[in-house]
Amino acid sequence: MKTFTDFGLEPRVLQAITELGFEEATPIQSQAIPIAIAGKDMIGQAQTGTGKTAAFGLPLISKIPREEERIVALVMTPTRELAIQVAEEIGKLSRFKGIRSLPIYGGQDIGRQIRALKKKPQIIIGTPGRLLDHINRKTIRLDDVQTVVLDEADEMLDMGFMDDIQSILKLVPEQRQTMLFSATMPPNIHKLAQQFLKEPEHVSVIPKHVSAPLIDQAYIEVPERQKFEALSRLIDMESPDLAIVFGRTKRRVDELAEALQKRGYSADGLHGDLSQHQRDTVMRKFRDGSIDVLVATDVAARGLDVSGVSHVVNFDLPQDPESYVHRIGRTGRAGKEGTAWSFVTPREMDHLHFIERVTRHRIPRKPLPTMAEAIEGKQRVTAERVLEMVENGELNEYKGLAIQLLEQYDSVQLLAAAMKLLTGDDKKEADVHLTPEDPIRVKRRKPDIRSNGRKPSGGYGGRSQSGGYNRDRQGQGGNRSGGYSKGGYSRDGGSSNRDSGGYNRDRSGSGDRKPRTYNNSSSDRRPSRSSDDSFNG
Ligand SMILES: Nc1ncnc2c1ncn2[C@@H]1O[C@H](COP(=O)(O)OP(=O)(O)OP(=O)(O)O)[C@@H](O)[C@H]1O
Ligand SMILES: [Mg+2]
Repeated sequence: MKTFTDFGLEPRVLQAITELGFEEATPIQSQAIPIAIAGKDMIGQAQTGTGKTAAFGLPLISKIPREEERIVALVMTPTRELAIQVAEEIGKLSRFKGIRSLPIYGGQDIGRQIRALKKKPQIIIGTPGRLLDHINRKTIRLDDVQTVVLDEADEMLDMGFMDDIQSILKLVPEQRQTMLFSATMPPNIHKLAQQFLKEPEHVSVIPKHVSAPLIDQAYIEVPERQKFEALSRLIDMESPDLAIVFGRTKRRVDELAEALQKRGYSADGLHGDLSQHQRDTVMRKFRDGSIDVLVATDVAARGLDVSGVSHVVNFDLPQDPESYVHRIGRTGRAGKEGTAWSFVTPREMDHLHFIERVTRHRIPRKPLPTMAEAIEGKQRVTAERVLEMVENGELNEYKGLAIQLLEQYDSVQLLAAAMKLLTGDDKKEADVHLTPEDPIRVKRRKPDIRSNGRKPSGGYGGRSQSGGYNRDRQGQGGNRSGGYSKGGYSRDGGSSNRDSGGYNRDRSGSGDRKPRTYNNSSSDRRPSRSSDDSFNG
């Protein structure tokens, strides 16, 4: 395991790394940083949540002189929220060195971006649509760019950004370094690599053995009509710290978020038809814990890094195996454990098997929690909250009333009523409506979606049994994450990620994905872009 001092990074950069609590480099960082510093082109693949951002960010920061006044590095991301997040992370890593980075994305006032550009950022992190807009307005020039990074490269292709990326890269000098990063590398990435990369190094982090998965995956077979009940029971039973629930369409997300709210859960929805302001608000609330359940389309599937996400639920199965991998990868990040459940209707079992084949990971079946389990789970949590209040709460103001009530009523009866209120069981009867979704059908496609030029091995089913990451949790030195040293790694509750306002990276609004056709490589542009609000510039 390498430490960051092995890479010859400047002291000021090392200081930032220490400040963030990173002790050891993750495997992708160990492998990718030297290649990136050497200026070579690269295709970097490693599992979700294993620090790919810093893997390309640190070399950028370390190479750029502080006095530089031109845009010398360009990072492209498929979604606005990811652009914002990557900019934040680069900002933190370059804090002491004083490198200027700027996110450029649709939905934000362009005048504000133009003013920010006058401060001469050296690194631009942007979504393709808005970048092109600035290029056309001549508010961004790419003549001096030396390094280009495509984060979530496969997703950008899938979203139909190929033409935009092409137009943008034409304006970047040929003598440049180009790097692609993603947890998944489906076959179409070849085309992109051939066109834009020169003799790229392939870096792919494959586990030797994974003794225990960090993401505990399971599926629950449940008829469409019973999904909501199943979700409520799961949440009640497990009481997640933070959960992301993925729905297939924007309508689904709206209805589901509303239904959850009616039943007393603290939930909100995120999809591309919301205004950027609404998206920012929802993400901020989720990051600071004022909502516990984020209901989202695939807008939230890629790159989202929210600490404390303990559970992911696929309320609807995703169409693509890649999407499955990225969705569940919103939990179990940075060495933490997580749980991922998928609801599968009886007619979708084939599709589930398809996902299993492609990700090379068998997803075990789990029974639907019973009503009794759900109730027990909920009551347990309520009891814990009450007991904590007994131990730590300021209760004096309530004691008078308590004594009065106890004189008139039975104590068990009283406490039971209070707990019922706390549990939110009084809302259990609220009527909810969900429009049924059609089952997903299997698309024909070769089972192996890796195409990084290496022999397939291990698949990439999250950090699962087959996962692509060497994480021996019981491993040596008690470092159970096998790649992260967690000592001092604490970002929850801290000032870092949360509360940073305006974090939210929707995949530019196109959360409602059209099913992909796998046997069609000639068309990169999907027809569904009209609803995609980030393209409005
Ligand atoms: N060496 C490290 N030690 C500890 N934490 C780290 C280290 N490197 C990165 N992290 C943290 O791990 C989290 C996940 O990193 P990041 O978002 O870069 O993952 P990723 O590989 O890009 O995942 P995804 O495929 O989902 O985009 C972040 O919060 C990041 O700050
Ligand atoms: Mg990432």
